[in-house]
Amino acid sequence: MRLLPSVLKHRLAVLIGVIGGSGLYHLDNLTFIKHVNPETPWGFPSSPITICALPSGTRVAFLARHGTGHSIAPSAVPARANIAALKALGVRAVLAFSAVGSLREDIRPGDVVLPAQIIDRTKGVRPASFFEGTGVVAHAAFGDPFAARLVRWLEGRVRAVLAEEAARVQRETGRPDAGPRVHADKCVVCMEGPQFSTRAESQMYRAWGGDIINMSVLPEAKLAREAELSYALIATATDYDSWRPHEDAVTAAEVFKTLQENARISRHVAATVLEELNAAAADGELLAGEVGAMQYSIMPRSAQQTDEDRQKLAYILPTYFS
Ligand SMILES: CSC[C@H]1O[C@H](OP(=O)(O)O)[C@H](O)[C@@H]1O
Ligand SMILES: Nc1ncnc2[nH]cnc12
Repeated sequence: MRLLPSVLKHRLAVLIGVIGGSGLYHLDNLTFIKHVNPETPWGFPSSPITICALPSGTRVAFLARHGTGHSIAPSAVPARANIAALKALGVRAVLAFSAVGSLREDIRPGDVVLPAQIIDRTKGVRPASFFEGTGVVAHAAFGDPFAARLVRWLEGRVRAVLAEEAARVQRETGRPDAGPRVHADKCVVCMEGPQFSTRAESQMYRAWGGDIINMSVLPEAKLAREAELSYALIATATDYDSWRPHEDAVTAAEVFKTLQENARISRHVAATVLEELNAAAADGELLAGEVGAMQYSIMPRSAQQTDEDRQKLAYILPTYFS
């Protein structure tokens, strides 16, 4: 069933979308409203999207990146359908959660990272643009891949939430350096997977300036930019990847050890920031950086667009194509 974007948007009025990664298949303290599963021009999202209400009644949309039963491998995530479906619901800001490996000693498993940069190590097997397969050519600006204002705003809130969490862990353990910490302005390497990196690759990413590594931020972040959505990644470190010479290289079993606790922290962060984020986002300024981002990215000569192309692209960019 293909629902018209405007129909969905008006019916549901959701400003914030949350994408849950490995270990994060639902959010806490929210009232379930309904599931929606829109068929976009790029197919169906990873899983039906859960529309739920915060205690104030504010609605948010939650989507499990790998499906609710974690059945979709990173290279097969239908990222175009995911981002298009969120946009069609009226979402303007996306908080994307991700389990990542750490490439730095001071980013410990359990820590939260808000990256500012990305190094692309995907292998071209993931459809990475909404314009692919159409006669319209567009070059989105991606020098600053995350929504800078949104990330700054989040950093303050996440630091406050995790300071409380760390204080609690320190009281309980008697260790003054225990508990999760927050790192900002870091660089995430996005690799293809599904296998983890070799030790040589892990060392190389460190030499390149990578701080954390995952398999999911691309093409998600690129597609969010093309759809003019404000996108931020909230990464939680699960392991030290494979660069430490005298330690074992990362295994899935090691990742699973920290995944549940990290997901608990991610849910706590979401429960704490979503209400305030919705209010901040509603006034417009916070998300203004991404609105109109594609205006000068579409090559003017591709004005001779087919009706089919226009209809397809109107799903994500109604301002330019409807
Ligand atoms: C489970 S280890 C590798 C897997 O975990 C991360 O997923 P996500 O970003 O969705 O949390 C990483 O990107 C890999 O896909
Ligand atoms: N070491 C790692 N490499 C890639 N993705 C990851 N997700 C969690 N840990 C990872």
